[in-house]
Amino acid sequence: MASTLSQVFRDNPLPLNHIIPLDFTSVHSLPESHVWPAFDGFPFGTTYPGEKFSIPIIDLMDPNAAQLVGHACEKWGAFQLTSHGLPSILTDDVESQTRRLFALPAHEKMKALRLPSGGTDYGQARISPFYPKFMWHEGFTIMGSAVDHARKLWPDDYKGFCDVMEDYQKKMKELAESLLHIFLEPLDISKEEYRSTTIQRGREACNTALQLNSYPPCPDPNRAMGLAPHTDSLLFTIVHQSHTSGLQILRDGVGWITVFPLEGALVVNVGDLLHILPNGRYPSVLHRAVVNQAEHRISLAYFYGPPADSLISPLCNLVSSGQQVVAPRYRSVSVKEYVDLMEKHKEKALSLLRL
Ligand SMILES: O=C(O)CCC(=O)C(=O)O
Ligand SMILES: [Fe+2]
Repeated sequence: MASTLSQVFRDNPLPLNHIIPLDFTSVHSLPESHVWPAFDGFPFGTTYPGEKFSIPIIDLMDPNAAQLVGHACEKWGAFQLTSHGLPSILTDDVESQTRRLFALPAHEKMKALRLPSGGTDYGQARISPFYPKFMWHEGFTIMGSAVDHARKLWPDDYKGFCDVMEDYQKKMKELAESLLHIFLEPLDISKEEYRSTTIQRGREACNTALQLNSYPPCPDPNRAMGLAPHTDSLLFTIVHQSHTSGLQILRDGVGWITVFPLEGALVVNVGDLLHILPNGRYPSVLHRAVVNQAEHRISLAYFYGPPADSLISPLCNLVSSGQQVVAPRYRSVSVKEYVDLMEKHKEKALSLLRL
């Protein structure tokens, strides 16, 4: 993947002040540079407990899993997945290696700093340049082998980190491939259309990235932002969050809803490409992460998308629409072009494709 999407990162270099994270251990109060203005109500951590305000929980082994996924995607754009087969020992290992990485002193982490024109390694969230204030967040992005990155941090002791990251990515990819079928199933795509979608082809070339997110304890969490509201650009994202809550999704007419960590469950959210594919039927969910004062929150986000050159076009000939041809709501776009649009325009990218 890196060979083709890496061109997009080269074409959109980031300034260093939007790459280098704050040394969180060096500050005891929230610096002005990280104070966010109040918007959509305070505190950031507002939660709405109860069924009505929780995303659905879906058991992958449920015989109706595909229909439940289709319904959850249409209504929420996200769900929590259980019985996904990922061994909890692996998730624990990835989490502890992630904590080991972020616990390094700032000057050590800087050895694996992302290049201005790079897509991997240590740095702030890529959406940082779109905001006047910095986020209370540091991340580490891995695409494929982590050896080159980890060697910079632990020259003689990188194998443990690399092995678990590799294993996790392999298992995530298998899960993502099954999920892709499940996402497409409730859409009743006609055989011809199914064949015409290029997203199923070139499994090896599919675009994936593992994003390790770290949100250190924050001295003033109600005025700080962990990860600003965004949609993910690829097809879908599979998120493991540590036992500390922080992930929130925006629900129309309600506000920000906390996605509470559920032991052993993974959060799956619809990205922009999976919004375009069924002609807008699945909303790509706007989400953000808030921070807290007491605990160091970790999340692992696995992004899954088709090969960089595949073309995403709305499937308008869905059987469920009675074989009627419905007008496409978006123009076709290649994965590479869409990631480039996101780099340049963030959430406006999708509207630029509207017909
Ligand atoms: O930290 C989280 O729970 C969300 C992470 C996320 O949205 C991302 O990495 O795109
Ligand atoms: Fe995200």
